[in-house]
Parts: sequence; C-alpha cells; structure tokens
Amino acid sequence: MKILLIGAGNMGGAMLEGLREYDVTVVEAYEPRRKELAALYPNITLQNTIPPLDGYVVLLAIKPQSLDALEVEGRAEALISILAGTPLARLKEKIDAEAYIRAMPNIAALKRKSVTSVTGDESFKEEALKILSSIGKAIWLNSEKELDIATGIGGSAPAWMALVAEALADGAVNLGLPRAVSYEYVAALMDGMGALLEEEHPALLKDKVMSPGGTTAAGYAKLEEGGVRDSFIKAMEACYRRSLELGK
Ligand SMILES: NC(=O)C1=CN([C@@H]2O[C@H](COP(=O)(O)OP(=O)(O)OC[C@H]3O[C@@H](n4cnc5c(N)ncnc54)[C@H](OP(=O)(O)O)[C@@H]3O)[C@@H](O)[C@H]2O)C=CC1
Ligand SMILES: O=C(O)[C@@H]1CCC=N1
Repeated sequence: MKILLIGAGNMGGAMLEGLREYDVTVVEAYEPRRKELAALYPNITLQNTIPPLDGYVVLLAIKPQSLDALEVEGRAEALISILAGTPLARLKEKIDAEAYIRAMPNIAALKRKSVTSVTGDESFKEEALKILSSIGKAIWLNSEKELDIATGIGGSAPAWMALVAEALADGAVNLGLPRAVSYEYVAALMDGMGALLEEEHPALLKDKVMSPGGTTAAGYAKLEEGGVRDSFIKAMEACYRRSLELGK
C-alpha cells in the first residue's frame, strides 16, 4: 500500500511518526517544514508537488480553508481526510477516489497515542482502521455527525487538557512550588489518570480520592464554583458548532 500524505504541518507531521511504517510520500507546500521533516525522517520521500493520485491511499491533512485552492488529478485508491468539519460530500466534489473516509486524529499521534475517530465507506473500513492504528487507538463511528461531535473530545481536547495542565501548574507556582517541578507533576498526573481511567469509572475514582472534610473536597467545591464542568460542556458544544460551520 502506497500512502500519499498531502500537508505535513502540525497534525500531518505528527502522524508521520506512525505512518512511516508504510511506503509514504509526503507533499508539503512550506519549504522550511520540508527541511525539518527531511532531518527527522531521512528515508521518506518529500516533495512540493502533488503527483497523480492513481494507486495511492491519499491522506489529506491541509487546513479546511486550503481545500478550495487544492488541485489534484487522477483517481485515488482511497481518500482519508482529517479536515475538521469538511463533509464527505464536499471532498467527493474535489477529489476522485474509490473510497472515502473521514478521520479525526489528535496531536498525541506524535507519541503514537492518538485517539482517532473514523467514519465513511464500509468498503475501506478495515484498511482505514489498520492505517490509523499506526498512530494510536482508532475508533469507528457510524456517522459524520458522530465524528463532528467527537472532534471535541478527540481532536481538540488535547489543547484543553494542556490548559488544565498549565492552570494546575500555575496554581502550584502561585503558592511557591517551582515551575519545572509543577510541570513534572502535571505530566505524571495525566499519565497516571490515563492508566486509571482504562479500568475505573471517573466518578468512582473521584469518590476514592475525596475524603469527607478533606483537602480534595475543599478544592472540588472551588472548581464547581468556577463552573469548570459547565465550561467543558459548553466548549464541546462550541467545537461541534464550529465543525459544522467549517463544513459549509
Ligand atoms: N492540529 C491538530 O491538532 C489537528 C488538526 N486536524 C486537522 O488537520 C488539518 C491540518 O491541521 P494542522 O496540521 O494543524 O495545520 P498546519 O497549517 O500546521 O498544516 C497544514 C500544512 O499543509 C500545507 N499545505 C497547504 N496546502 C497544501 C497543498 N496543496 N499541498 C501540500 N501542502 C499544503 C500547509 O502549508 P502552508 O502553510 O504553506 O499553506 C501546512 O504546512 C486541518 O484540516 C485540521 O482540521 C485534525 C485533528 C487535530
Ligand atoms: O482546531 C482545529 O480546528 C483542529 C481540529 C481539531 C484540532 N485542531
């Protein structure tokens, strides 16, 4: 299987970490980025122009706003698009392929720990899941609507978790803990939580930590006062709405 990655910026580039298992050709418009990738992945073919798509599984990783300007010829074996919000119907108008898939990875692909939402043509389902498993966990969803919803919890949430990590560290720094040590804590914390949540319901985990009249409950009350839960619910909704707007 030959993969053609079009656009190797933040996300396409992160996906290369897993995709390099395959025969990958990368088309990247921005020259400094090509140089950076050439140093990181000396065995991968990097170029500036898009070859005819025939015989390739095309992985499209440009910004949704760049799609209008994209010019391609030929018929791809399959198209996998990671463009936020952009529906399959719009991709079909622009790119000819035997099968069409939408995927929503996340930046943890850099560590091969993405959780990637996938939907589209059943005919390419197994192959798409296999390719996308090279960058982490791949979850098949039954509709584009579900994928647009999962764009929040899958694609965008790393930025929100980074905000949480930074805010926790800021709180510790505010009380006098050194910045570098605080970041060590948040990295270990996120890692530990990931492992625990594989096996435990979040509410049960919270109950185990929160002692009656203890420190956790005191902090928890402040988080509720600040509307943290409500903010996340609203962030998820804003993300979904923005996906729909991007698709128009
Ligand atoms: N960033 C993330 O965490 C995630 C992003 N996504 C999706 O991934 C896509 C890419 O996002 P991101 O990586 O952040 O964006 P970037 O801008 O970092 O990367 C896109 C790259 O594609 C290049 N490019 C644009 N047009 C072409 C073309 N015709 N041929 C070759 N290269 C081209 C751009 O070059 P130039 O700048 O010169 O135009 C740029 O370097 C988006 O559609 C986004 O919705 C999905 C999940 C997570
Ligand atoms: O912010 C964005 O639009 C992209 C899609 C998901 C993560 N980044």
